[in-house]
Amino acid sequence: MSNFQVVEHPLIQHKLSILRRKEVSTKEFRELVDEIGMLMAYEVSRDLPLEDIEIETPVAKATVKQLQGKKLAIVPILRAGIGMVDGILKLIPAARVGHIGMYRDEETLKPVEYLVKLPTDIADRQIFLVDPMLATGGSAILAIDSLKKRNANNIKFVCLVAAPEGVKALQEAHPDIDIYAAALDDHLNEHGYIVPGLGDAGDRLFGTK
Ligand SMILES: O=P(O)(O)OC[C@H]1O[C@H](OP(=O)(O)OP(=O)(O)O)[C@H](O)[C@@H]1O
Ligand SMILES: O=c1cc[nH]c(=O)[nH]1
Ligand SMILES: [Mg+2]
Repeated sequence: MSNFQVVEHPLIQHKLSILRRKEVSTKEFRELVDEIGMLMAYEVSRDLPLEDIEIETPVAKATVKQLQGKKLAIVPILRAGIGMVDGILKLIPAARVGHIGMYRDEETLKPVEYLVKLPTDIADRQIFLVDPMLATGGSAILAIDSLKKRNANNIKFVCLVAAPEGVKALQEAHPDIDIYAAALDDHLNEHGYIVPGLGDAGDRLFGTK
C-alpha cells in the first residue's frame, strides 16, 4: 500500500479550490488554510489509539472509549506551516507545538534550516509535520532528517498541495513516513513552483513578497 494519500473530503476540496484563486485576500487565505488544516487533522488522527473506560451516564454504567492519551506534537515548517497549526489545535488542543524554520534558496531551490525548537520529549511523541506545499520535497526531507536526528520516529507529513516530484523524492528519502495531501498537482515549473498550485504560500499567508 502506498504511504501517500490524497484526502478527498468534499469540504477540503471545495475550500482548496477557493484558496488557489489568485484574487483571494490575505485574510481569506489565512482563514481557509486554518479551516483546511482542521479538516486534515480529522483525517490524519483517524488511527489514534483508543482505550475503554467505565463511566456512568444519568441512566446506567457504560464502557466507553477515550483517546489513550498518546503524546502528540504539531511541528510546522516555517513560515507557511504556521498557517495550519491553529486549525489542528482546535481538534487536538493539548498537543505541543515545535518549530522548524526553513527557507528555499531561490537559485538552488535547496532548503536552508535556520531554527529548530522542539518539545524535549519529541522522541516519544506522534508528530504531525505540517507545511502547505510539497514542491521539490527538499524542505520536508530536511525537516524529517532533523526530527530523526533527535530520535523522533513517529512522523506523519501533512501538506495541502503536493507535486509528483516532491512526493517521489520524499518517498525515496523517507519510505517510513505517511504523507497526506489535499491535492496532487501536475508538475513543478522552472522556478520550482507547483503548477497549478497556489503560488507562494508563505507570502500569501503573511502578505509579504
Ligand atoms: O518542497 P520544496 O521545494 O522544499 O518547497 C516547499 C517549501 O517552500 C515553501 O517555503 P519557502 O521556502 O517559500 O519559505 P516560507 O514559508 O518562509 O515562505 C513551502 O512553505 C515549503 O516549506
Ligand atoms: O509552489 C510553491 C512551491 C514552493 N513553495 C510555495 O510556497 N509554493
Ligand atoms: Mg515562501
